[in-house]
Amino acid sequence: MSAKAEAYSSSANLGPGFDILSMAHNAFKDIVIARTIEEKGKIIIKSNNPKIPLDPEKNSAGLATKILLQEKGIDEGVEIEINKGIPFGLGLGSSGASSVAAIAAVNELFELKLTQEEMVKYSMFGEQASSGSPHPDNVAASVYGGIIAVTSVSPVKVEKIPVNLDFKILLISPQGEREGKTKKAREMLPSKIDLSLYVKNSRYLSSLILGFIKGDKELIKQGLNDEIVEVAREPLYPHYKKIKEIALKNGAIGSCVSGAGPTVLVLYDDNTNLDKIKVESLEVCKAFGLTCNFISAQIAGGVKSERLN
Ligand SMILES: Nc1ncnc2c1ncn2[C@@H]1O[C@H](COP(=O)(O)OP(=O)(O)OP(=O)(O)O)[C@@H](O)[C@H]1O
Ligand SMILES: N[C@@H](CCO)C(=O)O
Repeated sequence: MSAKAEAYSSSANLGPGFDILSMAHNAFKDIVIARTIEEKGKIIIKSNNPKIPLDPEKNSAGLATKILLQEKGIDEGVEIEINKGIPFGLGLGSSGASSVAAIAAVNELFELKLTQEEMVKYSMFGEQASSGSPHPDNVAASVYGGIIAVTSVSPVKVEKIPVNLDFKILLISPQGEREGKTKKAREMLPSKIDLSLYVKNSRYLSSLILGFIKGDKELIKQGLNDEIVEVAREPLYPHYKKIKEIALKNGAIGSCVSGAGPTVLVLYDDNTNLDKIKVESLEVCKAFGLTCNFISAQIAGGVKSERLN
C-alpha cells in the first residue's frame, strides 16, 4: 500500500508572532510518499536530498511518523520517501513541511482520519528532531494553509486568520543551507523580558492580526515589527535591518524575518517599487558577502494527500 502528500513552505513568526503566527506560501513544497514494507516496526527514510538525516529519529518526517504509529498502536513497517523541494536552514519551514507531509501520507495510508489539529500535534514532534523544540507554527501553516494563529498547544488549537487584503510575497533568501540553524536561533532567545517590551510587542501583534482581518495596510505595517526575538537573533541575519528599510522606503506593506531566518519576507502590492527593492537589496547582500535569491510567492493552501494503491 502507498499514499502521497504534499505540503508547502511557510514563514513563521511574522514579526511579533513568535511560535504563534505563520503563513503558508507556494514558494516551495515537499512531497512525501509513504509505503508499507515487510519488516514490522521498521521506519525507513529515503530522500532526493542527501544532506538531510536518514536516521528516522533525526529526520523530522521520521520522528513524527514513529510517534504517530506508536500512539496508534500500528506495528507495520513504513518507508517514507521525501522529495525535498524546500531548501532547509533558510527559515522557510522545510523541516516542518516534511513532517506534515509524512503525517498526512501515513494518515491516508492507514486511514487514521486524523483531524487537522491532530496532524499539527504529531507534526510538531518532527520539529523536535530538527530544532530541538516542538514549535507548532510552521507545521500548523503547512497543515491548514493561509495565515494561522496557534491559540493553544496543549491541547493543540489553531485558527485560520481571515485575510482581507490582496498582497504578494517576496522572499529574499541568502544561498546556502545552514545545518541546525533554528536550534541555534532558539538558544539565542532571552528567558526574561521587561513588561514594557511585552506590552509593546503585544501592540504589534494586535495590530498585525487586526490589520489582516480589517484589510488595513497601515495596521499590518505597524504590526510587522518585533523587538524581542528578531532583535535577539540579529547576528544570524545582519543584512535584515537594511533590507527592511529598503523595502519600506520603496512602498512595501511590511517586512519581517521569515521564521528563524535568514530569509527576509516582504509583503507588497502594486504601489510597491519591487524592482528598486531587488536592486538595492542585492547591494546589501553583496556588502554582507551573501548571494541572495528572490522568490515571488502567494499564500498557499494546506497539505494535500491521496491514496495511491
Ligand atoms: N525532513 C527534513 N527536511 C529538512 N530538514 C530536516 C529534515 N529532517 C531533519 N532536518 C534537519 O533540520 C534542520 C533544518 O531545520 P531548521 O528548522 O533549522 O530550518 P528550516 O526548517 O529549514 O527553517 P525554519 O527556520 O523555518 O524552521 C537541518 O539541520 C536538517 O538537517
Ligand atoms: N517560531 C520558530 C519558527 C522557526 O521557523 C522560531 O522562530 O524558532
